[in-house]
Amino acid sequence: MKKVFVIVGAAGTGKTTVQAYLQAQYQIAKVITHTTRPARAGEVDGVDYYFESPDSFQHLELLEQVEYDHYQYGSSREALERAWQGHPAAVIVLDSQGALTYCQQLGSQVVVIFLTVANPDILVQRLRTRGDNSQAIRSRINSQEFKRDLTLPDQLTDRSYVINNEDWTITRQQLDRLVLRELVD
Ligand SMILES: Nc1nc2c(ncn2[C@@H]2O[C@H](COP(=O)(O)OP(=O)(O)O)[C@@H](O)[C@H]2O)c(=O)[nH]1
Ligand SMILES: Nc1ncnc2c1ncn2[C@@H]1O[C@H](COP(=O)(O)OP(=O)(O)O)[C@@H](O)[C@H]1O
Repeated sequence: MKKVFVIVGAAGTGKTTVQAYLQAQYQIAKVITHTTRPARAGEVDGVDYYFESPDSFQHLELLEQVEYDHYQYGSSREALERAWQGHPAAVIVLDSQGALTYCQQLGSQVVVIFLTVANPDILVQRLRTRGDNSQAIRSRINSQEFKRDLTLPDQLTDRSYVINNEDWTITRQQLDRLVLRELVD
């Protein structure tokens, strides 16, 4: 049974970093999702996201979609199947709403990894270091969705791996353990 690792957590908790690690270390393929958010410096269309206009987004056939900090995001079944082809598993970065939908639709194929940090101030510092502009950071940390995704929804607590991503060496060890366990099952 093919699995999909769903990475969830507030902005700056390290979702993209964890996804890149799983790709590089385990040849797990990324599911590229669609968004109407403008690309950040260095982000590439078709690699980081499929960047859409509000109009082109409307015409997509999606498995699930959400609004997050005033922009649309959504993922397709087709992109998931593409990632599964020829790879041991897939990885996707979702908000907690999307993670719930994935669990409902794909059941035990979904492995949820929830990332946290003890102090949300660290997140602001990380977004600055990542190069986000101050207005984008303010909007993001004031959004309802950011506040919501600082904690895991009740429905996901019993079926998620929770990783406190502060010390990368420890995070990596936890990821290695859980990937090996999930991929042999
Ligand atoms: N439900 C859902 N959430 C998504 C999708 N793509 C990205 N997200 C989530 O949208 C939120 C915002 O992503 P992004 O703008 O890249 O910001 P970041 O979290 O600061 O890196 C994050 O929580 C992502 O996990 C998608 O296709 N569906
Ligand atoms: N364990 C960690 N310790 C310090 N910085 C980290 C750690 N994990 C990720 N970062 C950095 O924090 C910033 C935000 O990480 P990113 O993966 O983009 O988060 P997200 O995708 O959740 O918004 C990036 O600059 C990344 O290099």
